Amino acid sequence: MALGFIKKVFSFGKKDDETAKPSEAAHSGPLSPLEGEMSAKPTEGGSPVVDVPVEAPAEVHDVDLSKEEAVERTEWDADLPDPAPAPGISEETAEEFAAEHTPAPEPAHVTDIDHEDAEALADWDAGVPEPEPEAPTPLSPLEGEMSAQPTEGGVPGDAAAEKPAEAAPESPVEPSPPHPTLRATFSPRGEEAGSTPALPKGFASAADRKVEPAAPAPQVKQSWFQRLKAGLFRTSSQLTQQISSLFTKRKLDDDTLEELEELLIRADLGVETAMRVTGALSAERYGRDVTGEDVSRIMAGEIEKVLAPVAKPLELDLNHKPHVILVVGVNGTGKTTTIGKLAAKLSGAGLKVMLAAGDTFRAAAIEQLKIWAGRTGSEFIGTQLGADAAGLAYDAYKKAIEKRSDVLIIDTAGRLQNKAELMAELEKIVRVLGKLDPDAPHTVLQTLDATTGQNALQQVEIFRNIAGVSGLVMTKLDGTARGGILVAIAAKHKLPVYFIGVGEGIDDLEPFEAKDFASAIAGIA
Ligand SMILES: Nc1nc2c(ncn2[C@@H]2O[C@H](COP(=O)(O)OP(=O)(O)OP(=O)(O)O)[C@@H](O)[C@H]2O)c(=O)[nH]1
Repeated sequence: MALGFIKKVFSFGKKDDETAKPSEAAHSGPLSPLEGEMSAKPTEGGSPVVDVPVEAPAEVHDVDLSKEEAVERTEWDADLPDPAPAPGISEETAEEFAAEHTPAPEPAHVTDIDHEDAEALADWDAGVPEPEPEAPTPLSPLEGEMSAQPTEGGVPGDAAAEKPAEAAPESPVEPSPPHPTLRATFSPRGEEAGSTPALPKGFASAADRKVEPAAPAPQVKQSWFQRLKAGLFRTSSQLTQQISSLFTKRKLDDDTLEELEELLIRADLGVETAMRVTGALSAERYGRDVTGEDVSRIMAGEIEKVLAPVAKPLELDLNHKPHVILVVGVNGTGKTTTIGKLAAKLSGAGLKVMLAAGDTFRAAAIEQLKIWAGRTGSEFIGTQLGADAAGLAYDAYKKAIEKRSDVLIIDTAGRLQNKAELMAELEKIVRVLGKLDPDAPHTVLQTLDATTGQNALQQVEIFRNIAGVSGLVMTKLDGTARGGILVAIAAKHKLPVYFIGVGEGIDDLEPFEAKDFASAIAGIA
């Protein structure tokens, strides 16, 4: 078979590293340069935070729709009247948006010890009375904390060991031999026992105060799973608390099974999954004592079985130049933000990305996408507020072909309030894209807001019918008690779930992993 016929598929998501084409390989790997700079984290107030000044997109194209492609456009333009052009987006709008996204000071991580902390610690040490020589006391946890902090590559207690005379109080009693464990910890550089008496844990030498403050502990970046668990904490804690109280000192019988089923349905997991869990639990432990942990373990296993078939990477067929991703979903579900996060991943992997502002209904949506284009080094194409979204999509596609972009991502409006209009608009977008390539759009991605709970199920139903959704991204899984809805959607619609969002920052989007999600929701490690 001729090689030219083999479709080159870029599998985007969990397996992106494995499948990136060779030319991109050099750019693949962590997105750190980009992400590092642009890392945005939610503030306490929950407002988005941007770490860097907004940059201009790689290239910005404002399309004059009336001039371009008159011939092709006449057919489909006739379908919908062009809305009257509304005024353009003012500088103020852009500034307002940027101001909203200005970084707030990041709260200090509890485990971080910076220079001031080290000084405060030293002051505190100074106020601590010297230990009474004749009254050795057992170590308390507090004393443990007050001991010298380990330095990078250093050994706690180094200074104490080097200045034994200052540290060792004169004692009328015979010093007891050091505890073997403490010797192992405090005897630096393999010095012989006895030559440098080490202070036991909980004591500090005065010399400690003179040494340079300990270097700040390296920032502990939470792993993705830790962030996911933290994000789903409300969902999981609510579930596990209810399960534990249900199964306190109770044997598993029909009543408890029924109560459990109701509880799981109330937690948005859906009837099908609830029945799976109770079925599996009953098969394993009917008539026997059951603990909350038993239920959580079985629940995690059953949820994973439901999720595994839908946890798929977003496949990009790079034979298409560009691969067109149409992003649909109800207003506020996170379309624009998700597009920005996806663009960051793709451009970080060396792909040429273009973003098209097809949500021509809201000025802020256009500006927001332009800002994301700037942040991610993507090209941007937009038009006037109120202009025909299908026209913009068509022009964007042509431009992306000319520019040999790898991926074109098109934002859309999601006004469910006027379903007929929305349907007509999305259908028209799909139709005009198909004029340039019958397979386009190659991916139709729907964003779902986890916090909307059961409503999300209906949204999938609607957009599936309107736009032929081929995969999902669930956003706002951070801090919601309704994360279970993803399980119900997976069970009902069986659509691939490519990514999940757990925050507003650029790196708060990760490939969806069934096992991680199931464990996080069941509150198990
Ligand atoms: N906490 C949290 N917020 C998110 C997440 N994704 C998006 N958001 C926020 O949700 C809000 C709406 O996101 P947008 O990206 O504007 O949503 P949209 O669907 O494009 O909305 P429209 O432009 O109105 O159609 C913004 O404040 C985002 O910062 C997420 O995963 N977690």
